[in-house]
Amino acid sequence: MCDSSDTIDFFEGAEKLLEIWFMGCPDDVIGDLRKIPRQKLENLLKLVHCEVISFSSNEFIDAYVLSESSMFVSQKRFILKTCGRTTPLQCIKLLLILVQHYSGFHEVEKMFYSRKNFKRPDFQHNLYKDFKQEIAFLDNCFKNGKGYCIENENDRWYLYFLHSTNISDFQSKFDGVSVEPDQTIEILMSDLDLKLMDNFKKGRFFKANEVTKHCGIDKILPFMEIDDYLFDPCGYSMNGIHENGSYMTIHVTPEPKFSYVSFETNVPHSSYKELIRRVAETFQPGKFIVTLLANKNLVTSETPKELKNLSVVGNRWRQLTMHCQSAMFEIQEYTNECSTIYL
Ligand SMILES: C[S@@+](CC[C@H](N)C(=O)[O-])C[C@H]1O[C@@H](n2cnc3c(N)ncnc32)[C@H](O)[C@@H]1O
Repeated sequence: MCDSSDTIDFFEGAEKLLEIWFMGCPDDVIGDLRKIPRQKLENLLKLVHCEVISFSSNEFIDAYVLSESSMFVSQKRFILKTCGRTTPLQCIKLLLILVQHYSGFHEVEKMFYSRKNFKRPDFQHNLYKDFKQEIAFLDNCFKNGKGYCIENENDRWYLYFLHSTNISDFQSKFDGVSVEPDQTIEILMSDLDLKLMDNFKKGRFFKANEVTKHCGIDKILPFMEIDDYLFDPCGYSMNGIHENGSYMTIHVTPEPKFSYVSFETNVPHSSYKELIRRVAETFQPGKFIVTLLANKNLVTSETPKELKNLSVVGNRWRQLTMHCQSAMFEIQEYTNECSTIYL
């Protein structure tokens, strides 16, 4: 796909991100999503139109690099992040059946589905051409979910979320926020530096770990155990996992006409500005969106203020922000503090 000379040669880098937390297992059972057999997960991914290409794991988390981005399975949390023309919502019903059958959990505690606006919605399968349809689909699976859209100039970020749903009857029980700290930061970058993107095409390097080192990806969160993959003829994906159960993931679509890079981690930070600076310096985006989704136990209450004032981070950052249009959104304590309620 690296030759992007006509419209058929297009790849939608922007991912659809599905995250579901489960709970509610009997006292004599230890609930664990990793009890779902690998073959069942692979069957599930067929519904999404992607497959596993690499795997890493530790005591706390199983990390899969997929043909289209990543999947993470830990004890209570399932994350599926897929790009291209994938269809992640199509796997929800089977996922809930597998969870009920194998894991010991019987309730959905939290669920989030989000994505950026697509460059080419017309290339997506019908359900994903318009977020209203995704909302309608999710409303059919869960009760008391809500869709949101946050807009900034030409960029839009869509989010759907709910709390605490019983799997068997899809009855929702709104029970406030989780006590476990939980935060996910995503940095979604486009219009990337062309020279830098050349590193993510086979030719200059042939091994993913050479790209990881050369571009300084291993320095972004240096304690992560990295599983990286270089696509042929171009494209790069990596998952990083740490013994404390945290993860990071980066995906690169280097084609000049539709370059896109995404970064995501759930590593708690007392300040995110240094991390955002490192990511922006590594990938030199012309434009990016930062989203931080955190419950009320977020390690720092300063973060939203920090995100609004990124230009104070330092010289290099000032230089970057001059060329970047950054849109930062905060949704704290699972309240409805988004700027636009979609429906
Ligand atoms: C690495 S994947 C991940 C995309 C990701 N969501 C992102 O942030 O860009 C996409 C990149 O790999 C390339 N690629 C090559 N072979 C591919 C394959 N079999 N499936 C998906 N992408 C492939 C695409 O052209 C694109 O540049």
